[in-house]
Amino acid sequence: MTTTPCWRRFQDTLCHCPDLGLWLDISRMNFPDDFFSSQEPAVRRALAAMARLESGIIANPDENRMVGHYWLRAPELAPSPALTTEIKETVQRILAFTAEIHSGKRTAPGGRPFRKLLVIGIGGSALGPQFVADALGGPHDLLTPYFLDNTDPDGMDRVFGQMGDLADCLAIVISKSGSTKETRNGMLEARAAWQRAGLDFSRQAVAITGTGSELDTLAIAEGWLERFPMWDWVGGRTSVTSAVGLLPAALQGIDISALLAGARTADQATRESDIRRNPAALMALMWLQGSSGCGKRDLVMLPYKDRLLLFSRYLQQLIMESIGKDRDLDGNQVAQGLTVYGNKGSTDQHAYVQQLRDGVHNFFVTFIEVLQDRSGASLEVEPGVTSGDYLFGFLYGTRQALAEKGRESMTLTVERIDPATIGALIALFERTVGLYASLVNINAYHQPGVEAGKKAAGAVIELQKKVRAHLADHPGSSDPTAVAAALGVPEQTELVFAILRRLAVRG
Ligand SMILES: O=P(O)(O)OC[C@H]1O[C@H](O)[C@H](O)[C@@H](O)[C@@H]1O
Repeated sequence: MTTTPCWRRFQDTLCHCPDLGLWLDISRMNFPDDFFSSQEPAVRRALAAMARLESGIIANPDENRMVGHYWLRAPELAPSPALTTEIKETVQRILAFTAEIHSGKRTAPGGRPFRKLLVIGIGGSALGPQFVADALGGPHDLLTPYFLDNTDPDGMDRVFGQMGDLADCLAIVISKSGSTKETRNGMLEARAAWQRAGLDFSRQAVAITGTGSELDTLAIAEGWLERFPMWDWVGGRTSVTSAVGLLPAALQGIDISALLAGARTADQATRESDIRRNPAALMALMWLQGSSGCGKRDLVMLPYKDRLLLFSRYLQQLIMESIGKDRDLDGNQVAQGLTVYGNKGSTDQHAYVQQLRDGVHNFFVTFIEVLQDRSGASLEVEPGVTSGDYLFGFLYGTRQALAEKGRESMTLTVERIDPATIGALIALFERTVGLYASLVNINAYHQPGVEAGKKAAGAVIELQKKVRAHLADHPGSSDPTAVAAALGVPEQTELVFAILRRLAVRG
């Protein structure tokens, strides 16, 4: 297999989707000549499983749930008229609410128009909105977005510091479950910040959450401005085309109808039964090839576009939370996964690309090329050469340099970054994850490992409460062995040490 493929191989394998303005070049992946024919039955099964999922079967068996994110941009495909109506009505409500905010029909208390947006959420309730905001935002944003996506007090203080005046800020608290502690803490900290400023948080707050959740109950009790639904058949990591992503984007001034249309077109393109014309099926096959179907090699995302910086972060959750599973659908222990990392080119060229070319060969790359450099004319940094030409040169140069050393890569090319393209990229990778999960026979739609960490964290907080109570009764006790013994948890001595050390530093 040659690593610098000829024009013929490029032409034979190139997937062009004119409706999306998207090309997928897989010619630099080292799949053998009979790869497609040997994998065809498996891909057919994966496409059939996807069609069943889209028809509304219980596609997430562990949680006994349907998986319906594709209906969000094609409501007519939802399995019941009631769902179709609910999806459509939610988009209409988002557009109507946004219009009222933008027009000043709804103002902050005191009649000031809203100018800022604080999104409080984590995981799937933050990564999608952050990616969309960064990819499509700019100086003309109608509301400037800020995010609280952690329970780090200093991180929150920094955001409040950047925001300044809260009187013109609309807060959106997003949590599907409505009980995620980091988000609850962010909301409580925001409410306290509002209070310090003499403002009433509930007059400026909106909730996006499941009906009847803790957050929903609170928003009703306090009379928040609005509540938008988060349905159990939409997973957090595939929720960006639900109210989770649409409301913040619309408020920022992003054309969410175009974003939904892009996703819808990509969904149509990735239902294609001819594998060679289906970019999601091809990418799933390349993940199989690149990682040997068991996460043997990592997926390095290299978008040559600053606006796509957060794409790899977004994909980390989408792919790793979906694919990283202990067991397959038959209950066999498989320890599956596909590690994703990357930032942007050519910046990464000056960081870790050295290792990619010369070091351990444990990855394959997805380059993303954006044909349009910027909206206006470009300066010539050298006669006849622009900064964008250099970006293009570095992409193709790096790809060539990697290929010369036998490093595999794919290249996704899109015409421009706009709402439709971002919607299309989101949908393309969602479908790729679903198809790949079928190919390796795992449930892509649950996350049992995350729950384990949350439970363990709860136990840490409980132990800290006991240590503090013990210290209140026994001031001056600082020996972790003695404290752990007194609390009857000698096996937790190391954790008691960590708690004592932290309390000591905090004074
Ligand atoms: O939206 P929430 O219910 O607050 O959940 C936020 C996040 O929580 C967990 O970490 C899950 O593993 C994620 O998939 C989810 O996106």
